[in-house]
Amino acid sequence: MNEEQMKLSASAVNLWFGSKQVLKNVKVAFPEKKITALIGPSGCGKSTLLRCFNRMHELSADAKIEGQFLLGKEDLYAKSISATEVRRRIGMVFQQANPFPKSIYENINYGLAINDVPQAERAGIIENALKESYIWDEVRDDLQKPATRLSGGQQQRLCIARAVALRPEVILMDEPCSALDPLSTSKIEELIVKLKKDYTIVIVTHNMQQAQRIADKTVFMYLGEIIEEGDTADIFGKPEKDLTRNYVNGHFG
Ligand SMILES: Nc1ncnc2c1ncn2[C@@H]1O[C@H](COP(=O)(O)OP(=O)(O)OP(=O)(O)O)[C@@H](O)[C@H]1O
Repeated sequence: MNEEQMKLSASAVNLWFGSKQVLKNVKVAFPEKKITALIGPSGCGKSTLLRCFNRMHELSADAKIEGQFLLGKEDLYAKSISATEVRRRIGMVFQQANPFPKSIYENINYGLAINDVPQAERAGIIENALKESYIWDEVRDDLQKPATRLSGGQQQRLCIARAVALRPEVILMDEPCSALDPLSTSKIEELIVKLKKDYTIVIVTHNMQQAQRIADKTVFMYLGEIIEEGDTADIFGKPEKDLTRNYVNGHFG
C-alpha cells in the first residue's frame, strides 16, 4: 500500500494485559477514504488494536502499550494532543449500540457541547448528521423522545450520526451489525459505503460476506499478529498464506 495515502497507521505495536501479550509487533496502515475490514478468529486482538487508536486502553490499569500510532503524520499519543481531541478526530461505533439514556437530540448534542461547538450551530449540525446517517426521516418528529426507545438498527444509525456530527477523520467500527437483523444490517452497510466518500473507515467483522460486500481492503489477524493484508478480492480470492485461506474458507474461527 502506498504510504502517501495512508490516513491511520501503527507500527511496532506490542500490548499486554497483565502478563498476557495480546498484540505482537503489529504494523498496519489504513488508506484514506477507503473501507478496511479487520478480520480474524475470536480473541485474536482485533478490538484491542482498534481501541489503541483512540486511546481507550489508557483507562485500563493493567494494559501496557508499546509502539507508534499515527493519524496522518501526527502521533496520537503525543503529550500535545488530548484523548478528547483524538476521540473527536477518530470516532468509534461499538458492537452494541450504546445511546446515552437521553433524548435523540441530546445524544448528538452532548458531543457537540463537550467539544465547544457554539449553541447556535448545533441544531443544524444535528439535523445534518441524522440525514447523513439515513435516520432523519424516521426521527425528525421525535427528537425529544428517549433514544433507548428506537429499534436496535435505528440506535446504531443514531450512534453513527453521533460520530459523524463531530466531523471525524476516521470512523472505527467494532462489529457494528452483529446485534442486528439482516434488513438493519443491509441499511448500515449501505450507510457505511456512502460514508466512505468523506471518511476513512475501519470495520471489525466476523461476517466474511460483509467484508467482501463493503471493504476495499482486508487485514487478517491471528493470535495478536497481522498475518496478511491486501485488496479484499485478493485476500478472499487468492490469499498468499494457507492460514488466511483456511480462515476465509471457514475452516476455523
Ligand atoms: N481489558 C482486558 N483485560 C484483560 N484481557 C483482555 C482485555 N480486553 C481483551 N482482553 C483479552 O485480549 C485478547 C484479545 O481480545 P480482543 O477483544 O481484542 O479480541 P477480538 O479479536 O476482538 O475478539 P472477538 O472477535 O471475540 O471480539 C483476548 O484474549 C481477551 O480475553
